Amino acid sequence: MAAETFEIERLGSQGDGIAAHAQGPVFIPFTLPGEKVKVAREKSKAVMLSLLEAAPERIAPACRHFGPDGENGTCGGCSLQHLERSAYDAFKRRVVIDALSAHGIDCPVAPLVTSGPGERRRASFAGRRTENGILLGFSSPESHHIVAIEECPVLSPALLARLPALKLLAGILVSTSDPFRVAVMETETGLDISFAGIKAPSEKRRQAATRAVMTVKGIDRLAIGDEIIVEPVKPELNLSGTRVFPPPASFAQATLGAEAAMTDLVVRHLRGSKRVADLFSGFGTFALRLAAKSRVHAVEFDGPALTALDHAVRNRQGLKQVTTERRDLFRRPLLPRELAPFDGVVFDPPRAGAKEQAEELARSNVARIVAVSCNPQTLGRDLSILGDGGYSIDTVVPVDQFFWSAHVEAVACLSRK
Ligand SMILES: C[S@@+](CC[C@H](N)C(=O)[O-])C[C@H]1O[C@@H](n2cnc3c(N)ncnc32)[C@H](O)[C@@H]1O
Repeated sequence: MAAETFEIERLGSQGDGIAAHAQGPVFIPFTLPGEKVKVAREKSKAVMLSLLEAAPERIAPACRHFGPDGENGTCGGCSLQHLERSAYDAFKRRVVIDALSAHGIDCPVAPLVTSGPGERRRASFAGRRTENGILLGFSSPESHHIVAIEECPVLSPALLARLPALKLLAGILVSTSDPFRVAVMETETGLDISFAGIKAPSEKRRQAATRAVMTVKGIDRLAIGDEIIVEPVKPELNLSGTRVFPPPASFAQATLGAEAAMTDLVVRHLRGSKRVADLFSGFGTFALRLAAKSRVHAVEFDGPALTALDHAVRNRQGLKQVTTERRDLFRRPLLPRELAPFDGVVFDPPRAGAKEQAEELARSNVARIVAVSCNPQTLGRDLSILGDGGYSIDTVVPVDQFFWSAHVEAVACLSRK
């Protein structure tokens, strides 16, 4: 592959620099608009070999694993550590604006709700047993290579401090060289750890892992999939005064700051609603806050998450009625006649968005809707469906909770015209 020189024109939505080429745009990770770079290219993808001219917005990365010269390989966790803060914040907001405008939506987009280093309370690591022991870290972009992590400035101090303990537990539980994953969440009480993709361990390995958990401070629970191996403390989250005991490997918003900002937007927009449907509710991040003032019906596919929500409601005084329903909202969205009793709806689907549910909401009479999204592209599609059904967008707020990645979330508040 011959080296070629390119000038970067703009940043793409995945955070790669984009350069023009006769055969179509070329995507060059870790580059910035205005920079001249020497690259090795294969079709539309290229790897930077050297930086010939740097942009004024370029800064030194915070982490030794970042970028093409990263220690142990290129870590796939971060893509934008080399961009100074104000340009970084503007980029994230722009991703949301561009995704909406690709669907013909031109509406007010608020400033980015920002996050920063050390705030991530939840992470999913990649791992593998090798001849030299356990590799634990993040995968390289578009590759199976695992970059062993010695540091990670985005993780919360509690998560970071337990990396050696995670390696120790992996060393005990993992007996093959197959890749595995380990999801970790920092709760109010300690870490909740859940391995996935590993062979069922022998009794001896389970007992050794149990002993290890009991001797390391700060670990609440160890699970493999949804099977609890040991749980010295029931992991607990505090949702504005309501205690929730999440099941293993639960979804929770990745930073507390983003959770507070999103919750505040949802509660404020739906204030005054008598009955609210919380669709894709998980264990009740929004439902439990909304229930301070409104009756709430929480709908979700994950049964254990709904059980946790139910328990939380039963152990808390002073909430309005909360009902739950286990349902696949892709296959069986709530229909207009089922939506009729609600004057407010919040929906917070996975990355695929909620096309089927948006189509039914578009035919409903629900007065106010909040769409929470982790994918601006599918959000654009869902908002355009709601717009065609007669909803107007009051505001869209972009939210950054995956700091230094290209990932951005958004909360859109809508009202029936
Ligand atoms: C982005 S999370 C949001 C959870 C919750 N709103 C929160 O903030 O904690 C998406 C939720 O959708 C649920 N989900 C995924 N597919 C679903 C489906 N087909 N039907 C209903 N819920 C689904 C997941 O289990 C998960 O709880």
